[in-house]
Amino acid sequence: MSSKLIDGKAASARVLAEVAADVAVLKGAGIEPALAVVLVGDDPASHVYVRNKVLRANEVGIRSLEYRLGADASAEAVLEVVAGLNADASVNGILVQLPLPAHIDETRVLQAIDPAKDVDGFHSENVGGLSQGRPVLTPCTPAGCMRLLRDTLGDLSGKHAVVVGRSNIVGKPMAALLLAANCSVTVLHSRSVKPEKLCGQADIVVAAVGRPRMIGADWIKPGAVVIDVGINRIDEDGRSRLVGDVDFDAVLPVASAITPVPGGVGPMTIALLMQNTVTAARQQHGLTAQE
Ligand SMILES: Nc1nc(=O)c2c([nH]1)NC[C@@H]1CN(c3ccc(C(=O)N[C@@H](CCC(=O)O)C(=O)O)cc3)C=[N+]21
Repeated sequence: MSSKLIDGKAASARVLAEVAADVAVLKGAGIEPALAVVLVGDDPASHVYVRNKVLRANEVGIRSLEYRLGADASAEAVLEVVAGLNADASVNGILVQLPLPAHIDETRVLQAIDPAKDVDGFHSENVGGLSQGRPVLTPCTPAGCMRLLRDTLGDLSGKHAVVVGRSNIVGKPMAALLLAANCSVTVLHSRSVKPEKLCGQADIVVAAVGRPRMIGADWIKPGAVVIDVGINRIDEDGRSRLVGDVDFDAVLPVASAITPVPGGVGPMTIALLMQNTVTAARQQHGLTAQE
């Protein structure tokens, strides 16, 4: 049964090794890729994520800069940090950790990031480019899911993919990437009628709804490949644990392959962030993928 597990930690280690080799080549050409992470407020989960990003960056030789602002920081203060990073030619990638405190307009901040340094792929210039099939910086979580799917299935052409969830950060870009890979794509959401019936036709299921164990065995066609993006912290049997949007124990016997939580999509998200930072650095120096 364990061969059914899609090991996101191992896959992310492979991506990070490729990135480290690319960084070494860039350093040989006198370029040190740099990633700036902006964290506003004191959400404990965000602090853990940012610390992990900085650790991974340092492991692959990417210089990291951290900017921390208090929970009561004004939108103008955040925009000022972003403007400074846009103007700094030694900074190749900018990531503003989400969610921002409620009083700050997220769209306004994300749109202020130079699209060439937008390693999250959230600026409308990059969102539009993804939908048009232009080679742009692509959101890290969906890009990580695509890498896991290609490692598992190879060519995805003609597969029926169902994406559960329609967020701007996962569901929508995921659907765009699957379409670009020649899948037939269905996107399900809270208003979908009999979603389990539609999902039950899928060769590939990507779950990104943020509801613990919502997707049970009755949603999954035997032999489907299941990618679980959900990271939900729940209290169970008196202790706190992480579970996905998929009922892992129930779906494991039905699927041909499935990602665990933790150890699935999460580590890939960070690995793809490092890859995007190297891509951004190359493009800013006028280099192609081979140089
Ligand atoms: N601008 C922005 N970009 C992001 O990419 C972004 C963000 N904001 N805000 C928060 C979410 C969440 N996110 C995760 C990254 C890695 C893990 C990860 O590595 N998880 C591990 C461990 C989880 C744990 O133990 O807490 C795992 O799933 O195995 C999880 C979640 C990136 N996000």
